[in-house]
Amino acid sequence: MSVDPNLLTPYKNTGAANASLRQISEDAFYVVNEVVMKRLGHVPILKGDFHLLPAKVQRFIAEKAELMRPRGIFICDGSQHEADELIDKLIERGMLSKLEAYENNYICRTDPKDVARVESKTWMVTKNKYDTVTHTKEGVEPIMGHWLAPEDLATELDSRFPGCMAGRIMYVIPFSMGPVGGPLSKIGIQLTDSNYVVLSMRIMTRVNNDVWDALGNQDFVRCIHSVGLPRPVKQRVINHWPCNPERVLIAHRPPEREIWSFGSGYGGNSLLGKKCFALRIASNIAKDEGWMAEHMLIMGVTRPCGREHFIAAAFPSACGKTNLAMLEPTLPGWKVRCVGDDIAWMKFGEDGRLYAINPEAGFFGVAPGTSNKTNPMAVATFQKNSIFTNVAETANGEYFWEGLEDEIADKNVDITTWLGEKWHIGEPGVAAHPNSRFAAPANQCPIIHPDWESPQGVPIEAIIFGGRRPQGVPLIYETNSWEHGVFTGSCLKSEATAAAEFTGKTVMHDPMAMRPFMGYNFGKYLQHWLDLKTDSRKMPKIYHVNWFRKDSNNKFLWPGFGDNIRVIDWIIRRLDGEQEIGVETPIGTVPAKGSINLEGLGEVNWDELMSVPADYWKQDAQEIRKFLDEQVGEDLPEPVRAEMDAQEKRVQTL
Ligand SMILES: Nc1nc2c(ncn2[C@@H]2O[C@H](COP(=O)(O)OP(=O)(O)OP(=O)(O)O)[C@@H](O)[C@H]2O)c(=O)[nH]1
Ligand SMILES: O=C([O-])CC(=O)C(=O)O
Ligand SMILES: [Mn+2]
Repeated sequence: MSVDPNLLTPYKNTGAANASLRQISEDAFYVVNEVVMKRLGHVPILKGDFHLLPAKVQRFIAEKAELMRPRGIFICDGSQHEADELIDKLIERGMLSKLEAYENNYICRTDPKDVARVESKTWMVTKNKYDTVTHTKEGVEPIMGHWLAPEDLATELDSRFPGCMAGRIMYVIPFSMGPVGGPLSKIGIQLTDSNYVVLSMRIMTRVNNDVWDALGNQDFVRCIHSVGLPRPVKQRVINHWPCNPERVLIAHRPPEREIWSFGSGYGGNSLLGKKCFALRIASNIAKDEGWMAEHMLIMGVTRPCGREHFIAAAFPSACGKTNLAMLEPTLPGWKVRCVGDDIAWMKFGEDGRLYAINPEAGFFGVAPGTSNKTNPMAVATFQKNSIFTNVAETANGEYFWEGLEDEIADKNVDITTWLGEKWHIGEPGVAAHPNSRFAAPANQCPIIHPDWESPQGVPIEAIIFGGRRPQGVPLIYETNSWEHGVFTGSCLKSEATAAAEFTGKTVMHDPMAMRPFMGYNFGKYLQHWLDLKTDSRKMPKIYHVNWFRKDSNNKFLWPGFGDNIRVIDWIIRRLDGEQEIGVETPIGTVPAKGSINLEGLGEVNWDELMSVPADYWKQDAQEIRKFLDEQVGEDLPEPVRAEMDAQEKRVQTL
């Protein structure tokens, strides 16, 4: 069965006439409602009342059901009862198993080919190529955003989606990013044939019937996801985890606020509220509406004097956002409370301050390295109602991963690795996949901020950039101005991590920690940042941190984790106007010797930790120029270019 293009708006009606087409068919819908119902006729509604849904939603569901041909439609209400039923079913099928040591915790193993985001198969679809990518130098592939032409998208979708849900149930997930109905919140509807996705979306976003009321007649972000393995399945399904790694496609249509994801069940590719919506699509909406959608944690830091400051920080994937957001201060009298650990939506308020909300409702955190020593608050958060993916399991029904060796009660316990193999601590190989994850409800975090669901958000005073920089980059520096901060963010780099498909320890560019999540032309994105500055606004100060500098023995120079509060302390004192604690350098202001509180720490090699090595930065200046010239070219905003020129000059004086 094919979709009648005169009546509906299937994906083929992309590009040029899109907006008007949608409008026409929107009106036409009321006429064709009956036709749609008839076409839907053979697909039973297994749960929920289709007729009570807003007309737009009915059309969306009908149109996509007709395309993907599921055996039934299940409209989710997000309730615990619903989740329990799904969990029982998945346990029976063998896809989930209960971790008996906890309350309502489950573990699941994916097909080992489906373990991370796939940047190379992630596309932005716009009519004009340069709405998506920058004018890169000839022969240079853009690394920020991959563009796909609407016609090519149609071809790609045509070869994947028709009939892709055959024999499976299509779940309809209404969800809100941000508190339901809040002024900064947005609504999405995800269609999926993965129950794992249903269960995870329930943790990561707000899924409930209030979303329908809040939606009313407004528009919503259309999210279409399929594991891409219709029944009867021809190939062997590994670990009861259906997926189609060879055919993965994650495509976004920003003008239409629509996302198509095929072939992967892994979180970053399949929980479409997260990276696809809250960053790639939302950054487009944010540009249009004058706000920001960023890959940032949000934390509230209370000093011993009782004053609280809110800070947002952008680090690339697997570079420490969750850890910083839940930091347990090693300095007495300090308190950190978490607002969000991955994504911030921020908008300037009437009072000129920048307000941030966490659009998510849960944490999708990196498991390895998370322990009571490094991140006790995360550990406390996932003691119940959580889903663990690609971690290992002990014979005692506990989760296990690298970093828990010292905390596990029985050091000789039999462990089943993420690959299903028997294993013991000390044996070669790893127990958990390096990108194994926990999904846990944010409200279970013992230090979740009381205002974390405040619809207006919390006022941000500082923005921190950072990455894994084994060499050359000091622990902390303050940028000279908003413009210099934007330039510094555009130079962000980090060692590759397991969160995407890259291997090895190469230092890669990850401007603003957004390389994998850029929703539109990166030059225009930088311009958008610059444009946000006005005289009446109190611009946050911008900092750069590096917890990952190493010495000649390849050892971290800084203890990190809870001790990062010492760096936050310095930042806040700078915000307070303490001039004498800073020393100007060509890249920004670093701490004056002794101005970071190191009390109670072992030996710290201050000079090595804080140095701004001449050779390194001279070379970096050249490399940055090459990068921005090649990758951003004529799209690079003039003020950013001016900052680059000025920094290069200053660095020559080192
Ligand atoms: N050495 C050191 N390692 C850290 C520090 N903070 C975090 N890590 C490690 O970095 C890894 C990733 O940390 P996360 O906090 O999960 O990173 P993230 O930025 O939230 O990652 P995504 O969820 O992928 O966006 C973990 O293995 C942590 O143990 C630190 O201050 N020092
Ligand atoms: O998107 C994901 O898969 C997980 C995540 O938070 C990131 O990679 O930044
Ligand atoms: Mn992240």
